[in-house]
Amino acid sequence: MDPEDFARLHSSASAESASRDLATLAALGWEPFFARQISVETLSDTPPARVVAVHRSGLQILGAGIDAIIPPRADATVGDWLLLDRDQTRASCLLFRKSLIKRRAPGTNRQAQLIAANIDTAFVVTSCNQDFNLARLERYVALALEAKIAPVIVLTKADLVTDLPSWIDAARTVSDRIPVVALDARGGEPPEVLSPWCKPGQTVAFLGSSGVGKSTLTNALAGTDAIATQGIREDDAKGRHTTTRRELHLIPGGCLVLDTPGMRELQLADAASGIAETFEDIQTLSAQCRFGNCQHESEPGCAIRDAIEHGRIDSARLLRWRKLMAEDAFNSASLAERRTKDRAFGKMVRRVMKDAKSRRRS
Ligand SMILES: Nc1nc2c(ncn2[C@@H]2O[C@H](COP(=O)(O)OP(=O)(O)OP(=O)(O)O)[C@@H](O)[C@H]2O)c(=O)[nH]1
Ligand SMILES: [Zn+2]
Repeated sequence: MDPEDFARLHSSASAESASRDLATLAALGWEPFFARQISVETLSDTPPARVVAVHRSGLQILGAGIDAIIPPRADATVGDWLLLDRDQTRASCLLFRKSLIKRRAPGTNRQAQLIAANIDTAFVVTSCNQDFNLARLERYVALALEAKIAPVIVLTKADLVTDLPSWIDAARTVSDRIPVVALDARGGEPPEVLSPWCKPGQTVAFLGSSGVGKSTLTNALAGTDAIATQGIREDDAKGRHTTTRRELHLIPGGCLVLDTPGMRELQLADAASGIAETFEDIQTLSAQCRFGNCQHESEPGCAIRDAIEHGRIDSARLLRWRKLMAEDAFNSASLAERRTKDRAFGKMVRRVMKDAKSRRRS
């Protein structure tokens, strides 16, 4: 459904409240991509709401005139858009996502967990000091691209170095298609420097290691230091009060910032296309190698070795590409193995049930 239809629908009732509703939804990130998924009738019956936090007890949602906690759904995560049922007590439908970050669960359980949906921009944050690491930047960028999120590299602590251009140049080697910005996260710079990506209704997330300035940047965007430290109280399974971080911050008059601790330990899995996009230079060259299965080691006619010899590609970058491919292959294989095991287990259960049934009959 077009946004115009949406406005027209409401104009019969009250033009003023309709445009207010639309403005509220737009501020929460509602856009034609979501509106197109539903009809006018559906929208009037089942209003949309966005998941701003996931608690054990339920999903915290916001919409036009909606601020509620509804029962949890395993298939929904923070950032998702839901349609509520008629009495607005639960979700009747989950809308298709523009982007999705998943991760391999930590520990031995390797199942994919949903981390966040519908993020527009991922700020990949590192600082101009020992945290700066090309392999880490490439990995976060690949992850963002795999999730269909536009990455932007943000270098913080620019105030602490004298040779800033060399840090920026180094970050640019990750990909010539990804913007790189540098700033002092503590002063007045962040809202200005990040403004192209932080327009109202845009959803952004900060990825990066501990201490690089993600909270400082969030606070700078919000114009207050209350947000990143703000917690929400909820009862845990044993009835104790625990404080979790509110996950999607709606910055008044600005964007939405996702803050979830789970983003820090992200591993690559099923990220082949994100890696290929990040290392587009190597990917393109490898298509020119004489052998389709070239390992880029000692084969004749290897376009990558040739590019390295002629200084067009850094051999360290080739090595990092290999490592990321290996990590992805390892993690993806583990997921695949688990799926196979799950299927085998399912078959076994069905066989046992069938046997039990036939025994009961006989
Ligand atoms: N000089 C300088 N210090 C900064 C800058 N950005 C952050 N800091 C300082 O670095 C420290 C860590 O910043 P945080 O914003 O807490 O880092 P974080 O990424 O949120 O860290 P975690 O919450 O552990 O993930 C704080 O003392 C900040 O004041 C910067 O651009 N320049
Ligand atoms: Zn080759």
